Amino acid sequence: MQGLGNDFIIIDNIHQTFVPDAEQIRRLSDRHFGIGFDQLLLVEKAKGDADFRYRIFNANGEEVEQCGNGARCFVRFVHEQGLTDKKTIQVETLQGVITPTLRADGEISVNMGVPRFEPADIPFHANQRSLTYPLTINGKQTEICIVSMGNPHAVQIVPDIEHAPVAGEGPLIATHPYFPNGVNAGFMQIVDRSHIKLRVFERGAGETLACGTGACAATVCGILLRKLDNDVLVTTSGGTLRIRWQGAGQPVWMTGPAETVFTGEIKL
Ligand SMILES: N[C@@H](CCC[C@H](N)C(=O)O)C(=O)O
Repeated sequence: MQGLGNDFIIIDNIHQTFVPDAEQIRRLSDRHFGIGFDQLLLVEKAKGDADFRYRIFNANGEEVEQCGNGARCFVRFVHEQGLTDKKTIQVETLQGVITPTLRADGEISVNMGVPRFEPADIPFHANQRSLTYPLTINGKQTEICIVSMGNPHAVQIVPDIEHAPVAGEGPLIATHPYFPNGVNAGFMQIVDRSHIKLRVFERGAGETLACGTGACAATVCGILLRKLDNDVLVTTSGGTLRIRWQGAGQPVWMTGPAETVFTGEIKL
């Protein structure tokens, strides 16, 4: 499946149990010798009161807390596979329950939860909370804004998205020692108060065509920095997402498409 070109394989673990190990995930994610994907998603029975449990693994085999584009694909999948007919579903993730809704127009809106900013929430090495933090990359100081959308994000503002140093700085930020669990590195160009352009070097996957939680994090940063209004169009290399955030203590809403590309069987 794909959501704005951020691509996934999704495994139905309601009717079977297949939890690939890290080595199998890396092999399957290979775009030449495997199927190729940015993340692998498992659809499982909920442990608590929610409708389903949603597990997310990066292409490098590591399990992570949250995935925005994956959440929309998850909804499309459980409907197409006849696993539910509920329009709004409760989905357990490693970082709590998210609530996606399949809309009448076919797009999917997801309540992505309340963003968190304390350095310990990311986690990020800093003694106290600030709006931005200096980070030295390649001997050059960059100002980053940090946000947890369940998963960690470091966002910086760039003048021109085409020439943003995603390939050069992205891997260095993603593995910077100040982020003990790694981080997703976002590069945001502010077009106007309701429109940004965004590229994300994702932890465990590299630059993807779009990152849903990255779009939420960048929008939240822009609003906190008073550069954006509450409703923002986020243009990524794979298409556009709509993000809404009403401010501190409120959840972030993400709306966009999700599409099945093909279905198949894995023989190991
Ligand atoms: N593509 C995703 C995020 C997937 C997880 C991320 N790489 C991480 O390690 O936190 C999205 O759409 O949010």
